[in-house]
Amino acid sequence: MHPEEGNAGYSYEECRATADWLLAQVDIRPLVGIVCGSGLGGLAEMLKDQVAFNYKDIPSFPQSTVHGHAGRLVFGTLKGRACVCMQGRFHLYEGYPIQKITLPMRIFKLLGVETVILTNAAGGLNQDYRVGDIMILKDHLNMPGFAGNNPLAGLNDERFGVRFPCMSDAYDRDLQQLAFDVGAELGYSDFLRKGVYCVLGGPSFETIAECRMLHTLGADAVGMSTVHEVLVARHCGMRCFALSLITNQAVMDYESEEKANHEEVLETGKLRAEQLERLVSNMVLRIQHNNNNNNNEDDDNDINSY
Ligand SMILES: O=P(O)(O)O[C@@H]1C[C@H](O)[C@@H](CO)O1
Ligand code: HPA
Repeated sequence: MHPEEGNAGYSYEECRATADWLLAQVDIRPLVGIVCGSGLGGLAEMLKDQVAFNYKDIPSFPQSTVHGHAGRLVFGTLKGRACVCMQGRFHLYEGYPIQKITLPMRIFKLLGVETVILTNAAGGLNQDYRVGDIMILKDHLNMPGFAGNNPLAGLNDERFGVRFPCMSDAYDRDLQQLAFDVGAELGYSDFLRKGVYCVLGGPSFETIAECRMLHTLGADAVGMSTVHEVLVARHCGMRCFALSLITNQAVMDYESEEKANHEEVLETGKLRAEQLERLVSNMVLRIQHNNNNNNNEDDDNDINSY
């Protein structure tokens, strides 16, 4: 079999066709792309002058199947900055090929996006973390990747990026610092952390032994997303910033009565939604781009305005 037949990915031309289909229907030219994690879709609701598409209507797009992921691609402005926002993402456990769940990153790139902000819900492994903490990602552990499940596997199209992309700079350090600066101004320092996110395939939550192992390996939080998207976004040269809302404590102790569940994940999302939205929107306001074509006079520069 030719390797191309084993690659469930989309060609450059297919990605271009989807991006052009979108660009033909919206005037907004986003420099920032946002991905909303489980229960964090409220971020998309903040966009002004929205033009929204249901995923089912977008050529080649997968459908959202998970409660808490609305399944809409929303264009609009956040604090005066042009953005595109995935209100709902795709996960490996939904049964899609890994190239399909990361397709939106290549669409972002072809729409003109330069910076991607990814959010997720995650279980806290670090014993100092509390439910409701927001962890800024400084690095990741890619468990599916260790087993050969990487979205960049298959033939490489150099129009997207190089065969062997570097990942030691996956999470932009200036954006990490910006998050801490903005967080401090908002009074969030007490619940802002920096750590390592570990992705697993899901959908089952982790066993106690698995949580202990991941913690020993250096992970501070565990989840089921984000890393695949970062690999594809970095491959095609977009800057990445990611944060995890710690929605539950990973169970590390055989005496514990705690049981991880999706309802708790969504509930914690609701409790921290407003702070998370303020943090992201104020970061968007301050991100510098080479092509800052969207400074407008209506900029809402008040850090506390919502
Ligand atoms: O899309 P994210 O990573 O926020 O979703 C997390 C992982 C699972 O999809 C789900 C578990 O509750 O939330
Ligand atoms: N494990 C994996 N994914 C998650 C968790 C968790 O504890 N919480 C939210 N997403």
